[in-house]
Amino acid sequence: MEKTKVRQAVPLQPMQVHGGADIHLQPGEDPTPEQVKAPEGGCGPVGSPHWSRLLAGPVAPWREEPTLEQCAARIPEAGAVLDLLEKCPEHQKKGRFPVVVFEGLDATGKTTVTESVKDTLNGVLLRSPPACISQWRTIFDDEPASIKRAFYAAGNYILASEIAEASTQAPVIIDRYWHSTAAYTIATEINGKVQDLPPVHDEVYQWPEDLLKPDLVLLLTVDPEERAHRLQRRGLEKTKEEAELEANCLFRQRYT
Ligand SMILES: Nc1ncnc2c1ncn2[C@@H]1O[C@H](COP(=O)(O)OP(=O)(O)OP(=O)(O)O)[C@@H](O)[C@H]1O
Ligand SMILES: Nc1ccn([C@@H]2O[C@H](COP(=O)(O)O)[C@@H](O)[C@H]2O)c(=O)n1
Repeated sequence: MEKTKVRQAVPLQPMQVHGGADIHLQPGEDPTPEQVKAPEGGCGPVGSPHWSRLLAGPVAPWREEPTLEQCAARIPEAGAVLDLLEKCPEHQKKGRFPVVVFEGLDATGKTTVTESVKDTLNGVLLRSPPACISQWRTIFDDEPASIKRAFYAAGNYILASEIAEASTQAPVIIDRYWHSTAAYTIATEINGKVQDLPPVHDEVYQWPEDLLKPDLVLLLTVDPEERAHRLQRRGLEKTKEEAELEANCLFRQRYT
């Protein structure tokens, strides 16, 4: 068996999954720093999102991309996700049992490790996106980035209500959570160099205040060559992100 490295992950929140102030720009025109800055009361590019705000706007407001709500007429599953989200109580509270998240790139061993830890601890294993919406992933994966990210972000909030309930009964082990959504969003949405990432203390890296927090987050990493072999052995079609990762080593630096 290959060695899988584990290190504690830094909590993250996505760059701009929620909406900002209305900004009207000509095609191709870039927003000024003032336009991008969070307005009073939050809701800017790096504001602290409540889920309704989080899902109310596009990744980059100046691009005028549709939201989950706006695309519900075209994609009935978007309406179904929002209905499920509506039913989840706000500000979920954790039970008395620990909640442990495993994060990592594809094929780093999350499924293998989480199943083993669940068995060892007699725990409950949950995944993001949760089972109740995961059958719709292929639909949203083919949509523009803002809709895709809104789907995964909503999934995390629906998952939070499952975690709240399960953690009253047993330890909860989770395969991906907010960190994945945030990291993939940052990695794919921020263009430019690694040194252009928001600075280390930026609000963008804070956990969303209204999302249930896990007790521990562990990031699994494996040697890139070994990971490539595992992906090859698995023989599944590469995800868009994996293709980008292969083509651009900056992507991996941004993700991790
Ligand atoms: N420690 C290990 N040594 C060797 N092979 C491993 C190890 N852990 C997992 N694998 C193998 O690597 C492949 C990927 O593992 P796994 O499905 O657990 O990863 P994952 O992180 O859940 O992937 P994904 O996110 O893409 O679903 C599987 O074929 C698995 O058998
Ligand atoms: N919380 C999450 C979970 C997943 N994603 C997206 O799914 C892809 C990975 O899914 P696996 O089934 O292979 O684990 C990942 O590339 C993300 O696009 C997410 O954004 N947020």
